Amino acid sequence: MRNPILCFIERSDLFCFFYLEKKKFLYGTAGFRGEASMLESTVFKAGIMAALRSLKTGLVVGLMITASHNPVSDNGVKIADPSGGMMTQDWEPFADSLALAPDPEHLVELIVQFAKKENIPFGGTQSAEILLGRDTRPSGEVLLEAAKKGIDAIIGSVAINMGILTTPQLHWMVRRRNMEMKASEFDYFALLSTSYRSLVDLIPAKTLTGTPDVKLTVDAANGVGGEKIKELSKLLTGLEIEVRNSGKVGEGTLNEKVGADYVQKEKFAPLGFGPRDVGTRCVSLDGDADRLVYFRVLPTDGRSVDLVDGDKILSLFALFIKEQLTILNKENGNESSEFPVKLGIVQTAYANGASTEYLKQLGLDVVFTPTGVKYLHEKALEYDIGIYFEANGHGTILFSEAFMPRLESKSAELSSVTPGSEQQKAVLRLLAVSTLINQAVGDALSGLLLVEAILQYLGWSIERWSELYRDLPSRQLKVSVADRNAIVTTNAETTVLKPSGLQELINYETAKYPKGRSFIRPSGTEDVIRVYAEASTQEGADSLAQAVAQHVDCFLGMIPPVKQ
Ligand SMILES: CC(=O)N[C@H]1[C@@H](OP(=O)(O)O)O[C@H](CO)[C@@H](O)[C@@H]1O
Ligand SMILES: [Mg+2]
Repeated sequence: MRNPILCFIERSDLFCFFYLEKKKFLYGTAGFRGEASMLESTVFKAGIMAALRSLKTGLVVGLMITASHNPVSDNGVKIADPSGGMMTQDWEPFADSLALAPDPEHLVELIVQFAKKENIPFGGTQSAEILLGRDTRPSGEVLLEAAKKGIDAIIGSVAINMGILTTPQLHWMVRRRNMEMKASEFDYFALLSTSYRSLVDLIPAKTLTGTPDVKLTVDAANGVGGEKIKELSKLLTGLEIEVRNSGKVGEGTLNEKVGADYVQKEKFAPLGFGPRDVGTRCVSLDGDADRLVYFRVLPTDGRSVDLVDGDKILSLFALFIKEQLTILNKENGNESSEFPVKLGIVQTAYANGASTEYLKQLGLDVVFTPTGVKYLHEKALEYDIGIYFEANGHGTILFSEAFMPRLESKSAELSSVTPGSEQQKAVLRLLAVSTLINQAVGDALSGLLLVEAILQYLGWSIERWSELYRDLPSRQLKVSVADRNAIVTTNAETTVLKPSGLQELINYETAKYPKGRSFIRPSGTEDVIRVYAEASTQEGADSLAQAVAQHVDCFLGMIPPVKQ
């Protein structure tokens, strides 16, 4: 049996990847991400990590090459765990140490030590399988090759190139492969379209009055979502989808004044949208189609938008799920707790205060985690049904492993005892949601189909949906500092622990504004401190954010950069 590490050392062709490295990256909330031309060596190391993760777990792992909403010149790499979720946080320090290794010998040493510590079976006794995907970035092909080289360096590893995919498609495939279920791209489209159809077929006849508004215009950020949604829409009936910024040559640049991140942050219509869209329902995806926000172009200037963000998508989902649980628990018109379900809502501090208030008024259990979907996802798993969303549009609904068999046996019971009853329909709706909405990560394609089905179920326009509650005016600023890690926070990032004295100043400023709320945190993806402020007026939110940003600048300007 050959020693895989020896094999790794002997392969001098692999060393060239090491020497190409010009910049060190850290495995942040979004994996390794940065300028594409500097990433080859880091992606190569991510390939090694993915192979080790698959060897360790004995299961299929994913590796996705994408930089989501970043400019087209950037790229990145993320690893999908066997569950389909983000790579376990326990392995992040190892990822960082590989990225920071000063030379190939250290790299090998780190791998040997880690493999020993983690009991990773080397030498071909266990095989590893890694599914590779990439978005449409031009740098993707070269980086995918670098990832393959990293995987090849570990004996017994097989890389399977799944081609150009959205991030959530790759995560979905990994999850399904490990559940021994059909996992091709066609299976993905087929499952989404049939689940959507089941939900629409279950709409009560009384809501189906008038002509349904079937037109949806999609801004695909000139990214991978454009072609994918076109393919998906071929399998859909009763929904008229027009795709703009689809990524076709000549249509525009990836993420440049288009996409969910632009629309959410700027509150402007993306390129290609304008006065002709006033009155229509529009949705923006981000560059790798794991986020979505809805919007409608306002008649005032044909450019500003009424934004229906992740918080409102979350609220719509929560309202619908809660209603199904209420129907399910009503017997002969009486409330009964025969089928108790633990429903939880997970948000971050960026959630608009008005959304949290609305959700609490619905009687829902709302909890907060730090920014980054890995935290929200982990928390949502604690419930039978956990709904999580970041305000920026990344989120999903998780049905726990323990809950699914309960729901299925309830469905079987009702179909034999009270077929056609309202309770049975409510269970069927929940089952359809569980197969429609991506159980691995947030997914713009499945998310938009669920929104569309719920709007039809409620008989709501986008205006009606947007009126669920009125967002409190808010402002986000970023402050460049010498060392963003000088800020240490707690309480889901809402309280500053270090440097001392800064939180007191934030409290002092916040108290000046009715409905004032402000927090700061170091970004996980950029070298900045983010400042968030909310108040009852836009002027108030703007000046609160300004005041807090000035305190940050003043404090951190005095802190000398810390040596790495
Ligand atoms: C305020 C904000 O939008 N932050 C984003 C951004 O993280 P930062 O840590 O704030 O840079 O990128 C993350 C990854 O895409 C996303 O999860 C998060 O919501
Ligand atoms: Mg994304």
